[in-house]
Amino acid sequence: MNQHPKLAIIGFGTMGQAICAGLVEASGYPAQQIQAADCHPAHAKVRAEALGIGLSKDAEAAVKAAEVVLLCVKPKDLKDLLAGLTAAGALDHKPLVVSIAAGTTLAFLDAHTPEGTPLVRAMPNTPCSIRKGMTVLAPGKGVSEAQLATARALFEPLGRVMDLDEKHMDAVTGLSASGPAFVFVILESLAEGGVQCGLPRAVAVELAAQMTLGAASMVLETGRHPAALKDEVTTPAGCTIAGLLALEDGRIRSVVARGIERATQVAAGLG
Ligand SMILES: NC(=O)C1=CN([C@@H]2O[C@H](COP(=O)(O)OP(=O)(O)OC[C@H]3O[C@@H](n4cnc5c(N)ncnc54)[C@H](O)[C@@H]3O)[C@@H](O)[C@H]2O)C=CC1
Ligand SMILES: O=C(O)[C@@H]1CCC=N1
Repeated sequence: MNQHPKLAIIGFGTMGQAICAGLVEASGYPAQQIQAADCHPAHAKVRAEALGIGLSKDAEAAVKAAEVVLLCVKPKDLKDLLAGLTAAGALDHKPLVVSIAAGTTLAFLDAHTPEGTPLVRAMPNTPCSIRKGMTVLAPGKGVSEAQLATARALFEPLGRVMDLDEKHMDAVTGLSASGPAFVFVILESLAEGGVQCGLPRAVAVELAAQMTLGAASMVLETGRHPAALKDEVTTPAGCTIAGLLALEDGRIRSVVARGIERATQVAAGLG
């Protein structure tokens, strides 16, 4: 398959647009190779025009013309969508089908597509739109190395990509796909703390965001354990330990970990 296969993005909402923006604006995927379809195309018309991609209501036509189909509809809409595509013979040429739907298993996708359809389950996140994404891939049974490489090549320009067994996908969803929302709330809280202590809000937000970026980058770039990095900040009898103990009084570790656990449990039920 060529480097930029003909791509159909079905469902052009938050994630369809985020992935498309990352591909076109940041990684140079040719816009003319991408056709999006959405049952309510009006709400995304301006975005599609800005990206230079085609957008219509016609998912069947987009899929028939595609080598790779990226399914970006909500889990509840997937069954009817696949039934319609299958009945219309739109998948008969066996394009590579990549689904990002939370909680939707490869077994479900397999049962609702023509026999032998190559399937990959993917779990990206919204930072893909600025090439700082995290995507985890789980290949279906019949998927060749070359087809998995094609799926990987789609997400690699959008950030980091990892292959994992499908059994981990709900936890991945709870952590790295829901996670940006949790971090945005934590960032907001960090900034509120700064505002409470007298910083102008815009300054507090910038300090919180750049600090979070720096701390996360230290973990990724040094490979060191977060606890060791935390210890280096924490001077005996200094201000950091005082702040850490106040956070522990509020059970920060347990609250954050339980948030991931709860999101994982709900993700498992979405399909
Ligand atoms: N929002 C996020 O951060 C993430 C979402 N996901 C998954 O991505 C998928 C999409 O989520 P969002 O983009 O947030 O939802 P969204 O609601 O913003 O977008 C879904 C789009 O699909 C369209 N649609 C529905 N049925 C359709 C059909 N039969 N044919 C064509 N278009 C149809 C809707 O009009 C809508 O524009 C979901 O399955 C979700 O689980 C995965 C990772 C992160
Ligand atoms: O909240 C959701 O269901 C979707 C899936 C992961 C992120 N957003």
